[in-house]
Amino acid sequence: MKVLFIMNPNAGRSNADKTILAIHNRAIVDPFDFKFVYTRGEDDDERINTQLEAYQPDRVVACGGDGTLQLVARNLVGKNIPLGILPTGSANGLATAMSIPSDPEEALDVILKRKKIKPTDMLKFNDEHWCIHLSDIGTNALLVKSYHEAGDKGMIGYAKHLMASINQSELMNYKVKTAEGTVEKSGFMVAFANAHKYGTGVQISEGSVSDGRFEISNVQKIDLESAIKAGLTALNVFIDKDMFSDVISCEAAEIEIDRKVHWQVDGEYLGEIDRLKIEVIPSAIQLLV
Ligand SMILES: Nc1ncnc2c1ncn2[C@@H]1O[C@H](COP(=O)(O)OP(=O)(O)OP(=O)(O)O)[C@@H](O)[C@H]1O
Repeated sequence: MKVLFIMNPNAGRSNADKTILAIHNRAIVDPFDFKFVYTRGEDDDERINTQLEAYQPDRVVACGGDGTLQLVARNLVGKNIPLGILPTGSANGLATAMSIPSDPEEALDVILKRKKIKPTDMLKFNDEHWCIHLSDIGTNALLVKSYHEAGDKGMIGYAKHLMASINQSELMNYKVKTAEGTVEKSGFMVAFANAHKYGTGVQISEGSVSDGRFEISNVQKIDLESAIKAGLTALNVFIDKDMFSDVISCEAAEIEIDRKVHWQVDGEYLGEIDRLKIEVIPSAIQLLV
């Protein structure tokens, strides 16, 4: 079996060395053919595609957080090559939602030994941007922007940006158009979720990553005190079960906002937008779970 590992050496608090060692050790005990591609943060799609062509792997593994997983996944759409995850990011939302072990040894068991392959949906925004786990507009997207721009690491920097983002957030009025009709809503943040659970384990719907649907969750109110408390213990603070009670489940939607708002997809800040077209691409990838 040939396994192509796409590794983001910059993900999380980088435990890339531990992961690389675990892969080498496993290949000694339980031989398999493997190759690494290291991401650079630019031209990675091209690099991955070149290696897919040249190496013809039987399995591909994303080693990183949600951003790396999305990068790898979007290059496997329609290719029918199973995708595994070695979660090494600071935010491993989809891996957590899919109960992928965070320990590299155990995650390698899933990749090399398990036969279970789950057809998994992806989302596409404005016919252009892929999403594997979660996108949102408003407060959290501003937090993603300021945290990354400041280059801060760790919880203290995060808490500082969290407070500032909540303080700066303004209410958005927006329309959601789906096959069921158009509804008007207002909130400080709107999340677009592929998975049925957020990274912290909070259930947001009865749906799944394989149901051909996604969820639009309106956050009407953000409570600073509980957000700060949660922010000191978890990287994704906006995942309080009470925050996500106003949910629409659909296959496609158009969102029109009354002004330009911050937008992030899988932890990447993508700028300010005032409209979004979202569709689910059913069974876009084959995930090893
Ligand atoms: N070699 C590299 N050096 C610096 N940045 C990189 C490199 N490779 C990928 N990246 C960047 O890493 C980001 C994706 O990181 P990912 O989401 O997988 O992990 P993460 O730990 O959750 O990320 P973050 O710490 O940014 O939240 C992308 O912004 C990508 O451009």
